[in-house]
Amino acid sequence: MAVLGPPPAPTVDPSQPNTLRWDDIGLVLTLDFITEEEEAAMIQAFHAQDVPGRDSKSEAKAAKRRRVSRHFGYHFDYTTFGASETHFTPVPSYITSLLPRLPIQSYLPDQFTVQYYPPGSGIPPHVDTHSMFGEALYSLSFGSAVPMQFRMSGPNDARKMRLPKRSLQPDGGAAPSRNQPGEGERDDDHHHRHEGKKGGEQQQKQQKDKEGEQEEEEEEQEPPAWELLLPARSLLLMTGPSRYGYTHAIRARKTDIIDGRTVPRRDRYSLTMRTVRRGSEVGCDCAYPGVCDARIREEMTRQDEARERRKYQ
Ligand SMILES: O=C(O)CCC(=O)C(=O)O
Ligand SMILES: [Fe+2]
Repeated sequence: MAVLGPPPAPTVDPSQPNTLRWDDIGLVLTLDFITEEEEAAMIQAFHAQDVPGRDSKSEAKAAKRRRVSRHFGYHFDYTTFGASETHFTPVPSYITSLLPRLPIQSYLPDQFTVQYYPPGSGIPPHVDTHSMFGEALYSLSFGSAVPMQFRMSGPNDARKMRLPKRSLQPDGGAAPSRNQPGEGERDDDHHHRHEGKKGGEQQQKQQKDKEGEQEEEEEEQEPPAWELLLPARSLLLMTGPSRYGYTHAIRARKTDIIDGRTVPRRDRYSLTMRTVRRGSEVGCDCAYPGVCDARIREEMTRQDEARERRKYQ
């Protein structure tokens, strides 16, 4: 595990004291982006949507201290990535009313996920898919504050994103195939690339054993992670390096150290907002090919083609 360093100092324009900027990595945190009333309404709306059948399921999930996600707007069926079907769920007004306030107005999000994090839960380090969503990624925190970990991606992240994964192909794909870019490893949500879990974990371990010393060398090269406290009602905007080159994560912990004090985790919610890329917009030419799903897909295609050519030689 990489060492945890202090967060870099933000720039604050005195005329906008609620806006903390890390311009070199394209990160912006806006404090008090929503009011306490809006926050209360969003929490209420989240729970008002609990329908009996689903309720017991989410309760069971919560009992396991798992995140619960709800999608609004356009979302994909990532199980058939590439020929994915787009679904639309009407977007509630407590979400659409926020759009005119977003710092970037030239394009607006059309894909929204409300997530509930029971105390102690988190989200593994990941880079949100590059090719399927526009540059700006937003996360509005509500309910309570939580520290988010950021780390410049390194060779380990690139390797993990190329690990063979159990196939989700319609034919049943008996042979393990690589994870399709953009296909997450979470059951409830498929927008991310995570460090190995489930089927991947075992393969990851085997590969680790195989790689032995090389692995240790890479671990040592890992850039330091740092934590940024996301206060309730704050809006995080990731663009540029923080969006394309960094992993972000929330450690699963019962308590956090905030300003030197041990603070128990409480219910936390987030609203992530993304813009779905369509048609010719799908793709990416970022400066971080190691963790870019578009580049990984190209690599896979090239490898397949080379394999095909060898077959007929
Ligand atoms: O909960 C958050 O603030 C972030 C969630 C996240 O990173 C994601 O869903 O991709
Ligand atoms: Fe994310």
